[in-house]
Amino acid sequence: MDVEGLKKYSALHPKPAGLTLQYGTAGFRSKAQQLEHIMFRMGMLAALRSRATGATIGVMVTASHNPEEDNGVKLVDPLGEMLHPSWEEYATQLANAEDQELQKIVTEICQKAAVNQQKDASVFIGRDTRPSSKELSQAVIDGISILGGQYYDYGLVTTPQLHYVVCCQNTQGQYGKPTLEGYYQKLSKAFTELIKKSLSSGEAQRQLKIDCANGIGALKLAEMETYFPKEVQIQVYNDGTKEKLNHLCGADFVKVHQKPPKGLDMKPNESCCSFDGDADRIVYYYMDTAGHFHLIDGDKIATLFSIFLKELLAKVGQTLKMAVVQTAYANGSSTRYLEETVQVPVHCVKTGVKHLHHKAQEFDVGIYFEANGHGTVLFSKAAENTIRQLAKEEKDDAKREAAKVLENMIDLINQTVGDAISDMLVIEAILALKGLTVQQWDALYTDFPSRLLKWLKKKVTSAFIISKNV
Ligand SMILES: CC(=O)N[C@H]1[C@@H](OP(=O)(O)O)O[C@H](CO)[C@@H](O)[C@@H]1O
Repeated sequence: MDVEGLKKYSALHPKPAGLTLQYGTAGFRSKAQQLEHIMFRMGMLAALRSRATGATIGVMVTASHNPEEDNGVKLVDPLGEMLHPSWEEYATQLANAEDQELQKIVTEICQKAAVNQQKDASVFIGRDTRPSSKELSQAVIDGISILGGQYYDYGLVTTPQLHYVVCCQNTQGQYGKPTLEGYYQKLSKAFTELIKKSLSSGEAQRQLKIDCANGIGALKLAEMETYFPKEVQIQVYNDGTKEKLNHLCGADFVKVHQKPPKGLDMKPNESCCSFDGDADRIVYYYMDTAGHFHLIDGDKIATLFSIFLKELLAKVGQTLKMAVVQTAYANGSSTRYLEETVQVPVHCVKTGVKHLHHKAQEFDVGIYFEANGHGTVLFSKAAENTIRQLAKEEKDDAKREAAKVLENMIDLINQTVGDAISDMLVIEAILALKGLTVQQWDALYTDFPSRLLKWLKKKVTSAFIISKNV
């Protein structure tokens, strides 16, 4: 370790006296001006993690749905998952060490986590559109460099795009090309294949209004536009040219306030959706002819995916284990509908994508969504291989066609993390293929506030006990 260099650089990114920050659900998050030392140190941690795993690690500078003045950092593990929980403790230790203790803490982490300091380290970096993000990502670069690591700075990307390129890099291209062009090509190819099937059956053009929370999603959708089939028309709102990031708009605002975002003129029955600040969440909504607002959140997205995938799996005739993973914030009506009507097992885990992701990995097809709109579908390697083989070799036409649709779904879903762009394309493809409007999708079941339902259940149960005792 370059001890003198470490002293010099840590003085450039000093830790404010007395400041202690905790690793949160998805990394560190705070006011941007409190984070320079955190970024420097997370650059160092990423280099150590890279040496420990022998793989490329990702560092995303973003505070997602938080106000523009905040910032934060998310670390991406080799296969595009969130940082392994066993390293969260090291992250907190390094983040809160006093400047003069840094060398000692790095040595301790290397000992505890068996990091060979002689090995190469490689880190991919990305950032959102916050004014503070550029400077903070420079601090990440300094942290990587001081420990002798190599880096590639992807600049402005969505969080899921950074997860994608990290996964591509560590799977030697099996997952796709580790470039933004590779991402656009992979998704648009799969989407075009899927949508072609519905368009040839006479389905009308698809139109969608997208609120990009004044964030990175708008830039990336603009880059992707040339890749879209012309039958799909998207209109982008809140592109960040006029207003502040996440201000009165974005997926979190729409979900929490149950109303449309500022700046999106919604006409009755039009299909609309909102991304969050780093484009890893999505919610849909529409207004009925009476002017009432209807939200279609992560619970209903999981339901749509489940119905569609269950039908396809039945058509290909494979006994693949499918399940849905939710958190305690899920609406009870969605859980009941999934279990009783769709007949798919549902599991409940703690909030935070890492918990949902790890549970979903236990199944051949694991669908996970938080009610806030963060989610994706994971296909096990074995399930993916079976499906790809059936799509190529199956003699029965109906089975082969169903396998081909599933194969495109696998390519379209960003299996590393919830991805607003990928989820939006999956939703549009399913609605087109099933000939469903957003209103019909919304009408699958009626939302019933979970807390009210639990309260009612308690009342009924206690009334039953009392009447039995009488
Ligand atoms: C990647 C991740 O873990 N994201 C977390 C995090 O969301 P962001 O969209 O990253 O702000 O905070 C949410 C609220 O606690 C939690 O629901 C979600 O799982």
